Amino acid sequence: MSAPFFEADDISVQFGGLKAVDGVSFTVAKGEVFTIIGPNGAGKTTVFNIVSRIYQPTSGRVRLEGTDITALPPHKVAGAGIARTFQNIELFEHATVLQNLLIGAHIHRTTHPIAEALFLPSVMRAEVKLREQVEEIIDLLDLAVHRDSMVAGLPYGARKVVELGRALATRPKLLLLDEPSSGLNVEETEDMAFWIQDITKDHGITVIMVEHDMSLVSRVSDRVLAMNQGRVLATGTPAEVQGHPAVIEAYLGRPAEAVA
Ligand SMILES: Nc1ncnc2c1ncn2[C@@H]1O[C@H](COP(=O)(O)OP(=O)(O)OP(=O)(O)O)[C@@H](O)[C@H]1O
Repeated sequence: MSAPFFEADDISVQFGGLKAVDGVSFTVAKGEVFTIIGPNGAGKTTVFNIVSRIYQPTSGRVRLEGTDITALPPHKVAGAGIARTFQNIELFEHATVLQNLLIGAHIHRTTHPIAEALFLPSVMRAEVKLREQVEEIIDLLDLAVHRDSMVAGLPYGARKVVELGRALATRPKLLLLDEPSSGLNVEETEDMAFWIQDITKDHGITVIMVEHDMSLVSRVSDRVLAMNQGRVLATGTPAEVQGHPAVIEAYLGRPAEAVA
């Protein structure tokens, strides 16, 4: 049997006396949108930070395409094919949209530094290719109107799309989206839902996301994992998880029967 595309195997994280994540296991198939939900403090961000290698688990393993990445240092994450966006957008504010995307794309630069200093034809060809890839992302995300604008002057919704574009420019296999709809209006959230589906279905990128907006979760997720107090409550389709008694109880603070 082949290894799952992504696997978290019995991961735990302890902060002092607090078990923020307690024996969480899940697998994600290639091309899936896999969403982690749960009330505040459930441990979602901590799991996310383990997957993106910001935190080291106290115990357990994480694997990408069968390779153990538990000890992968953060600076090697992009090279391994993992990209992420942040709840609080992180971009180069005083650079243009195009420059931000090109910075993302440059992690795959293969030319030698001496060739770059001399700007040899091989460097020119590599730059043209990167520029073409970035222009494709600008088209995909409707960013042409902002191409030469400074990020600092853009409205919040546009900056959120630029951050998605910069993550895509690194050509990830696995894209981690931290609350992609937070701060977006209804129309921008609709666009985000469309792009998440497009990225996975047409471009074959696997997505793991943390999200609170349940209508977006239901619309784009293939599977959902619900957490509370550091543990897995349920995993399944969006409808299965939303209807699960333990999930209803975790959100409402009382048993599901008492809600009717
Ligand atoms: N760096 C840290 N040091 C100490 N405690 C932490 C740290 N990060 C998270 N925690 C604690 O771990 C628990 C889980 O937090 P986490 O941020 O993962 O939850 P969450 O489900 O993402 O919540 P939210 O929806 O509010 O972002 C919380 O009790 C939190 O206070």
